Amino acid sequence: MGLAPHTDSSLITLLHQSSNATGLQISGDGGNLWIPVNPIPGALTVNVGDLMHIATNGQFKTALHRAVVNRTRHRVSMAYFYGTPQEVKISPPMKLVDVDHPLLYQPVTWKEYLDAKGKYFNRALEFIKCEALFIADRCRQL
Ligand SMILES: O=C(O)CCC(=O)C(=O)O
Ligand SMILES: [Fe+2]
Repeated sequence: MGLAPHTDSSLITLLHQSSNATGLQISGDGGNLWIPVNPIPGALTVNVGDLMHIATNGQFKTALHRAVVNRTRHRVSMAYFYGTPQEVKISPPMKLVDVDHPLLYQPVTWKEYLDAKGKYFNRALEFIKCEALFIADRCRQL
């Protein structure tokens, strides 16, 4: 099964890929260039997800990736999405926020973020950005 380009909503994702077929690809430039992440026997792939991006005020960048299929080999992958307890608001520690590094995202729970992801998919991070006029107040209260 292939997967369209996306970022994971998690803090981190632990991914096991079967070692007989390639398929996972990552992009560092918004989807113009795709780099294969080939399986290494006995190793897990660790993806940085959107919650980590929010919790580090954008210092750890969420990883845009996709899975492509091939006609000759079966491929199995297993992902574990590691997140936060339901009621916890995710925001960066204050030492990552100062005049040179203003708060980038409104504090959200994982559930609130998943709701935004369901509505806006790959634009969900943009939707909770502090510079978006309609949420600027929620960022200022901190
Ligand atoms: O199959 C893969 O390698 C990727 C799976 C994935 O990106 C996901 O489940 O979010
Ligand atoms: Fe993924």
